[in-house]
Amino acid sequence: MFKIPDHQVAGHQASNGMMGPVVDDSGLFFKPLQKDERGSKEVAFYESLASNIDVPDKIRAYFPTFHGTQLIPASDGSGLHPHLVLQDLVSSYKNPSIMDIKIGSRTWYPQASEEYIQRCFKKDRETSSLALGFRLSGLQVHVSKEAGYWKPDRKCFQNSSAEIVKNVLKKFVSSNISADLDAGDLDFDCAFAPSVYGGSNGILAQLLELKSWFEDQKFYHFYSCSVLMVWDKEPNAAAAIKLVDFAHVVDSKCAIDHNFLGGLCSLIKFISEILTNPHACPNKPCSDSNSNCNGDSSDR
Ligand SMILES: Nc1ncnc2c1ncn2[C@@H]1O[C@H](COP(=O)(O)OP(=O)(O)OP(=O)(O)O)[C@@H](O)[C@H]1O
Ligand SMILES: O=P(O)(O)O[C@@H]1[C@H](O)[C@H](O)[C@@H](OP(=O)(O)O)[C@H](OP(=O)(O)O)[C@H]1O
Repeated sequence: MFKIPDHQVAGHQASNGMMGPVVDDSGLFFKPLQKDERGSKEVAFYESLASNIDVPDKIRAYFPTFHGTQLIPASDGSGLHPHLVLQDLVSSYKNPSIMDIKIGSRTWYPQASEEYIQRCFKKDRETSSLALGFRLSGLQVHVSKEAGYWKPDRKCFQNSSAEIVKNVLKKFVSSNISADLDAGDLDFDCAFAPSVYGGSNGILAQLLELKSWFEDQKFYHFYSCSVLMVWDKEPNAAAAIKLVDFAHVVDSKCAIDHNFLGGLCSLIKFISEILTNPHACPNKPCSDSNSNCNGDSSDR
């Protein structure tokens, strides 16, 4: 009944005896409550959101539907464990291309321990978070039925320059791609950019709608939260953005979430530039020769 998700691109994953999310065949995603306060904080956030009548429905739709918590067998075989029961955001897609983008130049929350802050701060500095206001946390791009997915090592792009980040965002919506990043000299055609990023219901329009809420909302500050972008070449499969990972959401203390808003604006600028001028930026292969950026292209 429960199985390891076919399409998880970041975060803690169920493998090698580690506990991770599982899905069922009815469209539910079960995320194990994480250690320390993380799990209870994420539950508290979903409960707060569910009872917050001031969050407009159109904004609520950017969050996975929450169905409470449930004790189910943990994926690592350790027995029953409480899980968040969430809408599976990708179950309606046949061959989803997915990108998890961790938003904010700063991923640590104010009340965190000094040790945690230092760890996050180091990672924010070493990745693109500090410079760009977001980092690519994980991704997969459907190449073709035969080639499967391009799913690069998720550590590979986290410290990327603006140029490489833009290139990955272009590859995400291109038809002339291979599963091999070394084909990076190729000028990605961005063939799907108008239908995926553009249009009145496309990803840019959704990001702008979310941004307008963040310009006002003073309920929550979202640290270390991700925007998940999903699309599929199948007809009638709408491109969507969703928010995931609320283990570090804190009370706003009546202040705008400038950290999240700034990251969102930066991502919006990247996507807008690709739409306006898809061939403006020179393509560069991953510059880190120590990284395995080729990913695996298996159809999982
Ligand atoms: N509701 C969902 N439906 C489908 N897939 C999901 C859902 N929530 C999360 N995922 C998948 O799981 C990944 C990790 O999710 P999430 O960030 O919530 O996990 P995490 O273990 O808390 O991450 P981190 O290690 O960054 O704290 C996402 O990138 C996405 O691929
Ligand atoms: O804040 P927490 O609960 O400690 O969780 C970590 C946090 O979400 C980091 O942002 C994440 O790094 P990424 O940006 O690389 O996803 C890291 O993954 P890691 O353990 O794989 O480094 C998580 O363990």
